[in-house]
Amino acid sequence: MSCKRSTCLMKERNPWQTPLTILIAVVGVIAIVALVTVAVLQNKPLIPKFKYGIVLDAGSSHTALYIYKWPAEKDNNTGRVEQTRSCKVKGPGISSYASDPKLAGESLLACMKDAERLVPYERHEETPLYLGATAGMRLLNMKDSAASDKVFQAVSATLQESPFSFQGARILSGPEEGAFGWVTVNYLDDRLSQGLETRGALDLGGASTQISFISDKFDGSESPSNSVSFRLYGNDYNLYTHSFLCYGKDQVLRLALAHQTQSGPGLIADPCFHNGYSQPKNYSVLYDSPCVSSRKPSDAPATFNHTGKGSFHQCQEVVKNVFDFSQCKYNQCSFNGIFQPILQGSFGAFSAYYFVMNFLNLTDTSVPLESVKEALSRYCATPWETLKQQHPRTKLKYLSEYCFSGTYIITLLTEGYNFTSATFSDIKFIKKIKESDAGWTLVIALVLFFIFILSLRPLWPRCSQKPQII
Ligand SMILES: Nc1ccn([C@@H]2O[C@H](COP(=O)(O)OP(=O)(O)OP(=O)(O)O)[C@@H](O)[C@H]2O)c(=O)n1
Ligand SMILES: [Ca+2]
Repeated sequence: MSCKRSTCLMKERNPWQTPLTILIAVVGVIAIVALVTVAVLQNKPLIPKFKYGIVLDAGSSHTALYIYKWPAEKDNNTGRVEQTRSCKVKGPGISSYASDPKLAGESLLACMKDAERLVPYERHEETPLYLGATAGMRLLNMKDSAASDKVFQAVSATLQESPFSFQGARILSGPEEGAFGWVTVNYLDDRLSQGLETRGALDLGGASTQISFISDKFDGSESPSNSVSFRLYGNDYNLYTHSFLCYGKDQVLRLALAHQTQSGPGLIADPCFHNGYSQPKNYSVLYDSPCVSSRKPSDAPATFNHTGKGSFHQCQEVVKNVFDFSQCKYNQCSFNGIFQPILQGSFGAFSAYYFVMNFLNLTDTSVPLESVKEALSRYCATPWETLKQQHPRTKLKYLSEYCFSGTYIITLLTEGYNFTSATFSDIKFIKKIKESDAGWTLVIALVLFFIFILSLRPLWPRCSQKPQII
């Protein structure tokens, strides 16, 4: 080569400085920085976006666990509480474990394990957990308060051992159950936050039933025990509510059977059950409830054969007997001398109202009431064998009782509460609103956990003794 050394150096290209290698180096550095960033972030626990609360609904027929969530950053006021999951506890309600209370606690374990999986681990310790019991435990408490205390001790011991923050377990009063069901329905429909006209709530359980609605004519003075006042989102509400203990559908079935077994017969032909249905039943089991125990015929045999004759009209006559319309000291009553203002507005009917009417395909209330009764009449007249073939997967106990339950629902609504052919369409049979089940549990989440419906606190007096929720 004939060039000077300096010129040669300039012209010779450094192999490490080609555009390609520079590009590779830059990309490499970016990749390393990205990897380090990801590694650092992964070591940091991610803060879950939601907070959680768990409420157990210990009903007379079964217990269900509901998990609620709300945005963590809107903890104090405006965030929306919604149901994220639910779990149905296997077996009967906790009041059925009176003779072996330990089993009441154990029955909750599977759903509690589910809850541990479903609530993010980082939130376990701070997630409040509450158990509210309804009419089954009210009845057990009336019958044997020591047994009811033991059931509460057993379920509390199980819940205390969970990783969640156990807040307590107790029986809800009838007015609480009614009012909380009403708040849930109207909260989920956004009627409260927007100050819209509210919707009444009809809840039918196994052992009690609740009716709650706002009436312009009701200020509470005529029957203070049916009045619940509170302020929500700047609006004052004076709610009419009544809970009829013993008028859930399982207890009313006992009342109807008690009516038909007054003379202690060995056989009854029950119009509320299907033709061809026949089951031996035990007198002491039937009358083992404070709702009927005083009526047990003294000279009854041990068992009776419960057979069906499938007649809606005769069944309605039997069911009417469970209501007492003979006395009312107010301007107007529903039944059993209980004050009820004139019905007003639309109503959401949930729990067993929905289970039964949904099974019977009768949730469409735009269908005239007379047609609903005709459909029910055809259903009740279906022979038991045909019905079993048509519904091979339905639990036989449920299947055998839908004629009775449908008849009770129609009779309660029309004869009991005074819905008419004209107002029947004001009722909507509902299970869920948005993703949350209709029922009283959501309000426990609001009152206990969410700290913003302070005006409902007076309804929940014992809560004020708990420092963590004031
Ligand atoms: N698919 C279903 C599920 C339940 N049921 C009936 O519905 C009633 C239970 O309704 P629910 O609202 O769950 O009552 P509980 O909450 O257990 O009772 P309560 O509120 O009176 O304590 C029971 O009679 C049960 O047999 C039904 O007919 N069909
Ligand atoms: Ca219930």
